[in-house]
Amino acid sequence: MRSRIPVILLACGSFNPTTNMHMRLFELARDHLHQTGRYQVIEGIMSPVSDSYGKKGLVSARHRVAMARLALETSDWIRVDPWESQQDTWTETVKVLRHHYNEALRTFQSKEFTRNKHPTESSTGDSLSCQQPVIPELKLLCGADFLQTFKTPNLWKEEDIKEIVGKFGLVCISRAGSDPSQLIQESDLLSKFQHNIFLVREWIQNEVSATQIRSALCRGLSVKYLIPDSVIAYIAQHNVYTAESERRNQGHLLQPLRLKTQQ
Ligand SMILES: Nc1ncnc2c1ncn2[C@@H]1O[C@H](COP(=O)(O)OP(=O)(O)OP(=O)(O)O)[C@@H](O)[C@H]1O
Ligand SMILES: NC(=O)c1ccc[n+]([C@@H]2O[C@H](COP(=O)(O)O)[C@@H](O)[C@H]2O)c1
Ligand SMILES: [Zn+2]
Repeated sequence: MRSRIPVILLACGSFNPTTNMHMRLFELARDHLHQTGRYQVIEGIMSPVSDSYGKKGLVSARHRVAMARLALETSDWIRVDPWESQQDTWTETVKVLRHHYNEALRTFQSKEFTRNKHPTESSTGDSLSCQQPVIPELKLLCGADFLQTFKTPNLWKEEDIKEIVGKFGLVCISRAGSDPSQLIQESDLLSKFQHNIFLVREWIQNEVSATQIRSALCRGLSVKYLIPDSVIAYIAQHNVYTAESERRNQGHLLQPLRLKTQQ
């Protein structure tokens, strides 16, 4: 029997704050990949963008990472990784993918080293099996609105998109207002790598967005059952979202667009 390819899912975004839907993206993607019969999802990574991304209302990464950590406390396979948020400048998504892919390879190689050195102590118990271990793959996980931004002029470099869909692969969850199939058909590049783009349909519609959560919070309205209770408590304790935090970066260009205009 052919072994399944281990997959790590990486979601990049603001996570301002983490919503229940952000976590559902991972569950939906994992089910979908497992249903293909070819993949075994071994880990999910949420990577909050750094403060220098410059998006309106973006609160400090310290808070966004802390909230993601609280939200993911109940997951046994998804974790938040602060690496991207700790970089001095905004990091292109393809570089975030390269970083996590290198990390995954390093972990894989050190496990292999231990397995070969102590074959009888193998934790998987398959030390005597002649099956070769399969190198893990890393795929970018996003919502359909994220995929749509590939079309926004000057936001993405063509070579980055090519590497993301060509080398890594993409799992895209449906979202009202975006038609990922049409987007793929309209793009020669995306069509070429269609085999590496997994479109997942969420039948249980859930249109929660972080912006709506922040608006409700600023008006003193309840967001219970839309984001975890632990995140609600953190927001209240640290007074994270205020009229002032919503004005942050107002009128600023996003860093990828700023970089493009500087060129
Ligand atoms: N309801 C949703 N359905 C599908 N994808 C979603 C949904 N909410 C967020 N995502 C995806 O989660 C990732 C992170 O998104 P982001 O942090 O921008 O959250 P958001 O809810 O879209 O926030 P905002 O309203 O501030 O844009 C993106 O890939 C985005 O497409
Ligand atoms: N050229 C690029 O690599 C590029 C451009 C725009 C956004 N992004 C990323 O996409 C994500 C978008 O997040 P938001 O949907 O919260 O704006 C962020 O992680 C951001 O860094 C990457
Ligand atoms: Zn968004």
